[in-house]
Amino acid sequence: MNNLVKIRRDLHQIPELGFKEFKTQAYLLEYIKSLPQERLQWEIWKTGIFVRVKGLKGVRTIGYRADIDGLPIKEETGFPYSSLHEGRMHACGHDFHMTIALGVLTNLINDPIDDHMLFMFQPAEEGPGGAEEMIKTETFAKWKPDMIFGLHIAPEYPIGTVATKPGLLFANTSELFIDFIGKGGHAAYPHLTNDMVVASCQFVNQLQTIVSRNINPMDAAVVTIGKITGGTVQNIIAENSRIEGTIRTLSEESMNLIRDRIQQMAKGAEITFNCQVKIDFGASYTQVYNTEQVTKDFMAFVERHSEATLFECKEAMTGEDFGYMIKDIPGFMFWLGVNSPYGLHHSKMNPDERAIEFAVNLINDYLHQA
Ligand SMILES: CC(=O)N[C@@H](CCC[C@H](N)C(=O)O)C(=O)O
Repeated sequence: MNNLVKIRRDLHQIPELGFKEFKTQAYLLEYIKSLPQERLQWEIWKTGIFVRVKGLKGVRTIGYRADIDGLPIKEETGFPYSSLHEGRMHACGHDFHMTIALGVLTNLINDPIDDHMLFMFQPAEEGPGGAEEMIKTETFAKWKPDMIFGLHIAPEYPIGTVATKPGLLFANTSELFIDFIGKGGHAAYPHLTNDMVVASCQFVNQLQTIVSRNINPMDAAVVTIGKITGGTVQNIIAENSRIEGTIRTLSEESMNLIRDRIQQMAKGAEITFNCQVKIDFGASYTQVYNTEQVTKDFMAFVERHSEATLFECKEAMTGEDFGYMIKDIPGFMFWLGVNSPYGLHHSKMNPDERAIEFAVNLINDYLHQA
């Protein structure tokens, strides 16, 4: 097993939720401190880390972002290096993202480029979001990159595939939490209660009409409810229920339209079920919009690369707070093929570890020719 695979497996065993990545941060720091320090400067930010590698000339600074948090999923891969944290899993590949960043960082120390590099090990990508805050820090301002890039693993593509496009790559997102507060009571006396299980079930169904009936069919949007909770026991009518989900759109206008419709529907549900409905839109991320020229240059590089296969993909409804990093600074994100039969956010996701070495070499070549 090579060292990067060992690192990936170590990180895979300690997934932590957003802004709770204490062991992950400690692991990354220990590795960073073990490297020759002459070219290195690093500063911690919350549970994340900034690492600067001084270049030979240092005219420009190139930023590279790796997200570091895991998901609240119980791992079911059965691997000997499965998560040691019950109910937590690196099911979105952030263990790969971190390992690849460490691999590139290590190579740059041994074989520096002219430009400075700023590595950002960013917490809380899955929620509530770390990127927007991280780029408002003094450290970021001090070491500000002239361009930033990052990758996300893609289970659906074979090893060696790099998929991206100029312009819109990932959607706008908004979390969605809705609480229903009614009047509980005995299961045999429904007429004396306001049943919040019925109210929330009807609401979940009603939400499905937003995309099918309110959004222009030529546009695209998603409203997903991923969790529903309510009630206490089978023979008590529920006084409270809660639905949790996410909204995805390709434009701010559609996002505003969906939020407005949800608020209107909530007013309707309050009248229909004689209850209170409280909406919290949680954290929202701006879209990932790849800067035209740097993305085209990167795509041309990939096309020339003997080991890589370029695929110009369509935009996806996934979200990424990386979008904030390239809102005002040129940059891009790309998908890295990892060939897993199970997709992102699945308890059996099993990315092929050969993608780590491929990505490190690819990025290394890109940086040396950029
Ligand atoms: C790449 C990826 O899977 N990102 C997440 C980002 C989630 C943001 C937020 N918690 C939300 O659900 O809106 C995704 O689910 O796309």
